[in-house]
Amino acid sequence: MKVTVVGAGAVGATCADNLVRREIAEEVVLVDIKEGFAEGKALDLTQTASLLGFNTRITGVTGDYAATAGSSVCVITSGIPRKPGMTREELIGTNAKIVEDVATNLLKHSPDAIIVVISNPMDTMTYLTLKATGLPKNRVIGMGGILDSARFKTYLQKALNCSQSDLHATVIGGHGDTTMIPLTRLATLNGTPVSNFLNEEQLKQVAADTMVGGATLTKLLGTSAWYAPGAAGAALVESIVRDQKKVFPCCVSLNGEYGQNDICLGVPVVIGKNGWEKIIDYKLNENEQAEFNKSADAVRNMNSVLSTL
Ligand SMILES: NC(=O)C1=CN([C@@H]2O[C@H](COP(=O)(O)OP(=O)(O)OC[C@H]3O[C@@H](n4cnc5c(N)ncnc54)[C@H](O)[C@@H]3O)[C@@H](O)[C@H]2O)C=CC1
Ligand SMILES: O=C([O-])CC(=O)C(=O)O
Repeated sequence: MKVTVVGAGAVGATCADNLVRREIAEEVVLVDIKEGFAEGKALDLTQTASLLGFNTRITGVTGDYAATAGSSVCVITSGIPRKPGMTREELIGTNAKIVEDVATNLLKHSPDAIIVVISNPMDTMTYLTLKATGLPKNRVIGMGGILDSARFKTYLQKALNCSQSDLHATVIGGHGDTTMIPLTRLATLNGTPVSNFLNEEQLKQVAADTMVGGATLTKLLGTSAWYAPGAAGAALVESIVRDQKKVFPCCVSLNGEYGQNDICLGVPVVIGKNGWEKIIDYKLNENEQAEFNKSADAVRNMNSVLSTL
């Protein structure tokens, strides 16, 4: 299958790197607006083929969407990242226009594509993509919760001194410093609740660290993260391309599920060849549902900014 990644910057190139080295796609097209940038990244990645042993073809283009024609999945990472001290939400003014233009251009050449939105503020960019393209809801998927859950597992691993692959832990809600909800009650180590091993205070600390996971990295790096975001984007694409039916927390359009309407927000979904195929009901308790509603209010506020831009 052919996969396009728009934005050949830190996240887009890392996502493409994962897609090619693990042969998730047969062909990857990288697109950027900066002259020669995507071509350069694609050439550099191509030169890893004999070293890493893959056959995926990768090409790079500057704004030439004809080269993306017939893509099964398109990943949008174009836009600006935040700097230390900023929130993701502050990026809306620049990124909304970029994401809308890119999504429209992609669909002209790949009308059947599934769109994965990574650019921030991701929940609002996903909502914008859905509204601007008029695509069936199952074909628009925002990536944030997969990354946040990976960070949740990282902090749990540190607290438990265990292997991350023995952990199941999910973050739902918005992909914002204050809107994400690490579900500590449902996190398990080999099927056993982590609350059997960690006290309330430790669990609170893990959740707090998870929520500011992106901000912590932004402070350390001077710009936001790319290894885990790129890998998370590729994991999502893999489940689509290989029809794996993995359950991932993703930002999708809610129509009554989890008590919300007319919003895109992170919930557990089955990801397969049709995009997101089913929402899984985790049966939140009263506190968790209240947090989810609060998160939805904040994201809805951000969505309302779109009409003022
Ligand atoms: N949803 C998530 O979990 C995550 C989201 N992000 C977001 O992803 C976005 C990209 O981050 P980075 O890769 O670090 O930034 P970056 O600055 O390294 O790369 C962005 C690229 O987009 C390109 N671009 C800008 N406008 C474009 C257009 N109209 N068409 C094509 N390309 C265009 C730029 O030239 C640049 O190369 C940011 O908005 C960031 O906040 C980053 C990490 C995780
Ligand atoms: O923190 C940021 O701005 C980028 C991002 O969404 C993340 O790494 O979670």
